[in-house]
Amino acid sequence: MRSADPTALWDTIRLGLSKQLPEASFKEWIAPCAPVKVEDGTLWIQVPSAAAKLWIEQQLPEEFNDALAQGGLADLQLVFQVSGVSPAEPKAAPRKGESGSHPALEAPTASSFPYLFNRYTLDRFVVGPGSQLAFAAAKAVVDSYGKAATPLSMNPLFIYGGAGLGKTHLMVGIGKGLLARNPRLRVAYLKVDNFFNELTVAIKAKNTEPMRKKYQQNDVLLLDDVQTLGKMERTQEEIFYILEYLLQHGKQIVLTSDKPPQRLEGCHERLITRFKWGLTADIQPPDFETRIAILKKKLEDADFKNVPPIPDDVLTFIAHKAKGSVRDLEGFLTRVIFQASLIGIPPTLEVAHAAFQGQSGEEPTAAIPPERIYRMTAETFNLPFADLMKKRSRQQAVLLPRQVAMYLAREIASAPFTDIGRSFSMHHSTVMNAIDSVRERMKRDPEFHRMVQALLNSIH
Ligand SMILES: Nc1ncnc2c1ncn2[C@@H]1O[C@H](COP(=O)(O)OP(=O)(O)OP(=O)(O)O)[C@@H](O)[C@H]1O
Repeated sequence: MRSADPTALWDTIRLGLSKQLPEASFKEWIAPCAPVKVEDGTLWIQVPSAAAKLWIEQQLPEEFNDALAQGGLADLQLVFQVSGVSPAEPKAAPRKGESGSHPALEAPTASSFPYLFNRYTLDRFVVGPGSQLAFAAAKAVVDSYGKAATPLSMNPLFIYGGAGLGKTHLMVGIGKGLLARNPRLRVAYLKVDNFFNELTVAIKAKNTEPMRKKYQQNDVLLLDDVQTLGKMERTQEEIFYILEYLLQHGKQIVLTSDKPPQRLEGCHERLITRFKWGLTADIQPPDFETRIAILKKKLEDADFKNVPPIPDDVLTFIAHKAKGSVRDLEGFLTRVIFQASLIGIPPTLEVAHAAFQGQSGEEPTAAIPPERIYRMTAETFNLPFADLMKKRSRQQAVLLPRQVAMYLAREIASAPFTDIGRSFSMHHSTVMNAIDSVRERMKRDPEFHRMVQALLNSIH
């Protein structure tokens, strides 16, 4: 039986968090929290400010979920309550199965997800050129589920990409989308690490059969972070049997990983073969426009409703500085809001600069000079630099590299259109058209998208 003592429960969660978070983060965000009460499977936790609540809910959902899972508290719901705000007020306790601000997508069911994953719905996922295929596949899994013509090739759906790019969000979004259509579906979300821990306990008790059965009963299995399977021999074996069974019974499987199946080290070939059976879709970092769209979408969240409007120049600054993971992008936005609220001023560009320094511990990095970008582009396309830059060159072989170079100058160095135009002896409207055509092609042509992204990464 689980303890009903809020302090004991909070201690377990704190312990799990202390193992995952850097000491400074733990001190800043977790130490000031205090347990309040346990009621109907929900632990109420007091946080010192609305901004701290925002930070915890936006930035630490996975850490909390892991801490709960590792403490054997996977079904405990958490509610963060700001000191001085009565618990009965503004949002009622989101109990298991209760929906957040998008009720249509958060079906009440025994399979519902942790409260902290409320935001992970498909309608809140912003699609960009780098995530088009993965998103289309996610939607297709939801739309075609249970239909006679379910494309076999979508099962399993294997989503891979770098850290913080939205793999878990998409995966959970699939689960929620399916549950919204059929609340009776049994959907299990599971991180490989947590499966490993559960299995270790079962092995010690010499009783692994119930666990295997439990997972084989699902209609949909969402398995997160399969790259960690590497050295887990026994876990691989168990997962293999579970997947095999589910696939044979036509159940849907979604997997995420930071690398494609063929690059999973230490994984048995038979498991890799299963992973590759269906569709493999990657997620690449969002481009500048998508980053802006993500920030704007984020600000529509109910959690941000009392936040003062963020000026466009601040959003542009944030989107230029946080180019990799979306988690960092969101973290930066939240930090700007947090710092502004601490000082009690609107979130201006100065606050954003200060937040950036606070976060990175350094001055904003000097922009990469556009000329370096042009040189590297020429090199990649095997062109002499002078040819790339040649005035009014209409040579077909040079057109595309020039367009790519302009796109990268804008994307990486935020170079003004007029400056780029000057470098290539072009009117700035021609530069804008060239950059648009690169963006368009990136959306249409995954190969081209990969090539440009690789070049972008190498310049960074
Ligand atoms: N395209 C997107 N649109 C909206 N939000 C996004 C998008 N991509 C990521 N996010 C948000 O970024 C955060 C990190 O995403 P998520 O946890 O899904 O990343 P991940 O790829 O699973 O990372 P990791 O591999 O580190 O677990 C979440 O808050 C998620 O909602």
